[in-house]
Amino acid sequence: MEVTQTRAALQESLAKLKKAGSTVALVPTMGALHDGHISLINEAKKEADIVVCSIFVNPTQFTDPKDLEKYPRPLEHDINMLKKAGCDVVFMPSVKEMYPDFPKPEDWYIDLGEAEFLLEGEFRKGHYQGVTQIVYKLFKVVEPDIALFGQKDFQQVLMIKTMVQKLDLPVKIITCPIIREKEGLAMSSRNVHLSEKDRKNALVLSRSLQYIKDNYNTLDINALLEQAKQMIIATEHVELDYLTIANGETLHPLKQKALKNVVALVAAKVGETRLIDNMIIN
Ligand SMILES: Nc1ncnc2c1ncn2[C@@H]1O[C@H](COP(=O)(O)OP(=O)(O)OP(=O)(O)O)[C@@H](O)[C@H]1O
Ligand SMILES: CC(C)(CO)[C@@H](O)C(=O)[O-]
Ligand code: BAL
Repeated sequence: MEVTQTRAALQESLAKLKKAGSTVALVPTMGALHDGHISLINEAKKEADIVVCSIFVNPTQFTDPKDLEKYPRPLEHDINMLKKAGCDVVFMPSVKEMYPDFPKPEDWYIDLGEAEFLLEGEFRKGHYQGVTQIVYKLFKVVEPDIALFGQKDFQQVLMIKTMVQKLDLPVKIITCPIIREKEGLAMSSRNVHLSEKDRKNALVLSRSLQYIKDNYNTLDINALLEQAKQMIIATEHVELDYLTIANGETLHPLKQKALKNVVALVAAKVGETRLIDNMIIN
């Protein structure tokens, strides 16, 4: 496995590995890897000849400086995990490599539609401009045929698909299912910040989503949402940002039940750590 830190080194590595007709998959990450990330690498290996994983804690998508500062960066652990998983090339650039004029902001704006401003976009203003900015840059350097993202960041996948469509980028986007801990907590790099107590309390997120899924066919939608919200509100040290049952394409809250394309999404602060989760209902 080659570990590269500059665009030039990455492109050199890729040129060495590529044979006529080789396909390239990109798995973009912010590091602090766990089995959720490895499931993306495994899927990438099935789908393409060469697998590139990027590790870059992208400053332009953070809206809370403290969140950026304390984002975990266990680089050696990450490299070992990627080696074991059979990744071919790691790209871990510096901030200056990706944004030469940093901290001066670069020009970037893409119209991502109304959904940009809902849910995560409401609580982390400008977040998806930062996400699309870096994903676009990574696509330009790696030139992947496919890129893989986790359903855990449901809205992120929608935003990236919108960018790919609007800019007519030749990259196929694959969404991979959420990998969970045994008790249901969605794996996330930020879980390392949870105390043992927080971890227990955080289970209410996946449980409330499962409650919605299990009762979707029998309960009225408002009652369902209210009961699931109550489960969260009643849990100690959990501060709810949103819980919604929405259309999976527009992210608009459902006014009445639909037979397809329904997703429940949640975000909450558990202790000091903000977590998100979602579950496809049908
Ligand atoms: N539990 C998971 N199952 C499947 N994919 C996941 C999971 N967690 C993260 N991913 C995906 O891995 C990619 C990289 O995500 P990222 O590095 O931000 O990790 P993360 O665990 O989501 O961290 P955090 O949410 O704390 O920032 C994203 O496409 C994300 O959706
Ligand atoms: C896609 C991504 C790597 C862009 O920084 C990040 O948002 C993430 O890890 O989900
Ligand atoms: N996994 C999404 C990246 C973020 O929270 O900034």
